[in-house]
Amino acid sequence: MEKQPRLLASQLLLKNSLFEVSLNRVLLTWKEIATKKKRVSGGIHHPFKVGTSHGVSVSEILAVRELDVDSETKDDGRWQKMPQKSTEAYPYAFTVSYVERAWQHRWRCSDVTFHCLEGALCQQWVQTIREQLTALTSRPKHLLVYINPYGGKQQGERIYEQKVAPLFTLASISTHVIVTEHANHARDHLRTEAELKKYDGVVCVGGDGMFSEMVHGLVSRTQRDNGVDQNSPEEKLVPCTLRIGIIPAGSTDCICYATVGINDPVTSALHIIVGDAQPMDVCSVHHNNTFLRYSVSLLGYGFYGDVLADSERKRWMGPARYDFSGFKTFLTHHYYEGTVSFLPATDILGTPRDKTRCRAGSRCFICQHNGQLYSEDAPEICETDTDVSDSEYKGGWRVIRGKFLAINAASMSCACPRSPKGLSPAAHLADGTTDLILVRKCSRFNFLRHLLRHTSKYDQFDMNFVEVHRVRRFRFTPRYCQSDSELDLRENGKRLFSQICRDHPACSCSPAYSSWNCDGEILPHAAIEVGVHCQLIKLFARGIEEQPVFEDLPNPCVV
Ligand SMILES: Nc1ncnc2c1ncn2[C@@H]1O[C@H](COP(=O)(O)OP(=O)(O)OP(=O)(O)O)[C@@H](O)[C@H]1O
Ligand SMILES: CCCCCCCCCCCCC/C=C/[C@@H](O)[C@H](CO)NC(=O)CCCCC
Ligand SMILES: [Ca+2]
Repeated sequence: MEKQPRLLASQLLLKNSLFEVSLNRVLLTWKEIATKKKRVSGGIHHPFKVGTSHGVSVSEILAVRELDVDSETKDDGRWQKMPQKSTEAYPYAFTVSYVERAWQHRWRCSDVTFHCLEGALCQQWVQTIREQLTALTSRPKHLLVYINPYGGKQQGERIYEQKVAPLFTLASISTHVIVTEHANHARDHLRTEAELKKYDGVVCVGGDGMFSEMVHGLVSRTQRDNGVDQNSPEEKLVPCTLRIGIIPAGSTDCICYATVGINDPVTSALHIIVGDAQPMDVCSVHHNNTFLRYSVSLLGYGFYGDVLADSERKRWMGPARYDFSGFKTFLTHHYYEGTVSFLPATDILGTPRDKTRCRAGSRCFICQHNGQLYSEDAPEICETDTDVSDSEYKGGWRVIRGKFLAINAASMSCACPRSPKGLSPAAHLADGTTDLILVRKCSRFNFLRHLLRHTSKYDQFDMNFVEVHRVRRFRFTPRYCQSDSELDLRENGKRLFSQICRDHPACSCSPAYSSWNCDGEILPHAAIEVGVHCQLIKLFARGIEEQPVFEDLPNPCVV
């Protein structure tokens, strides 16, 4: 690495030991200097250096402040602790707060306090570090925050006030906080009212549902401002400029987990403060040339649709509703007939069966390479025939007809605490593709094996009833057409056993339709068309960091 010129270097006191402290444009380092004499061979004594050198990247310094040393030792006139001899001699001090890496991708705020001999030197350190922080233009200064008080275990407000707001204050970030009063409050405020020019980013405190509100609000606003019609499935959408931060306080927190590596409010707040940026793909979902919704994580028909439909009626159970409904849905073992057509992403790097993972986001080589391809050459949309055999190619599209227990499209890994590797472990956050996973009708036992593999090291795709394709677009048509009256029944929440059972009155077979689970929301139609929009939004995150780099080392990193 190119050697950076030093901005400051001084001998300062830290915990009663003398340190050589140095600052350049990228690093703050400190190394202990021993004052004792050491006997070496030949009877000569000379000072020696002890300890290792510690370093913190300037980009991960959160704040610096001057300390009032006197007030540290006194409280209401009563002495709290006796000042050490050495700190008496160094009466001025400043504290640097920085990011410390803890276990399993967690970040924490750590402090180091340096004592100085002279006030002028102390001020020079504080001022120089502040200048370095001000030069970091990617850091947000003003944020618009939406809190869902009812997400997850209903702890959103407490989490924000106790864990996040103090960190934003420390980093001199000003906030405008809105506690939502109803579902879609945040979405509608963002889409129509919010004065977005005043902010450097928007933050949601809640789960995947709240994040989805932010995406819908911001993406719709951006398209409207740029005169883009969301109802046209072929329209190229305009990327959003404001970044979105997620303070996890939901039931699944899949987006946060898959972009940061953990669902931890303090870690997410620190990623926002340091101004991280992670681009992300967004899928648009249409029915008959009408826009339905956007999706960033899972579009699931069959198993995950049925789990969601059942769990929505059990919101009162909190996050446990998914376990209850998951078990119940597994026992019902319904399959659904239909045709899946998709446009394979043939020109890209990477496959859904890769052993490599999307790591440290914007620096992920696959996302960079495929993102570049996408912006140069948006693929053409070709029409397919409807009369097709079980699997065939039509104008670049592949068509597969069958009976499916689950049809899942994962635009990112969908890693979450329930499944730390996710639905599609090798999926990329920002490569312009989604992984289409088709789970055909099989025995309950085999389906259980497939599900359990999401929680173990074994490959969930290595089973003869499962196939996975990396695609740019796809369509699904259920075998039987949905009439308007059937749609009305669905909307009334009634279970629909339609034509398929009327055709076979003696059987107790599957209902004709499942529902699409679109990032945790039920879609009103089974027949949908989906297209991936590469890197349409940006998050305050950096993707999952490779673990061994920091976690084998003490913190701050030893240089
Ligand atoms: N004030 C509110 N009252 C009722 N519902 C709200 C309110 N604010 C937001 N919502 C809705 O609550 C739903 C669930 O919220 P959220 O995503 O925060 O938690 P969750 O569903 O528990 O978590 P996850 O989505 O991670 O499973 C969202 O779809 C959102 O639209
Ligand atoms: C019998 C043992 C089975 C064990 C199987 C574990 C498999 C877990 C895979 C989890 C995949 C989560 C995908 C994320 C989807 C989110 O967009 C959505 C909104 O939060 N969550 C759900 O729909 C909630 C979906 C919850 C499903 C359980
Ligand atoms: Ca993707």
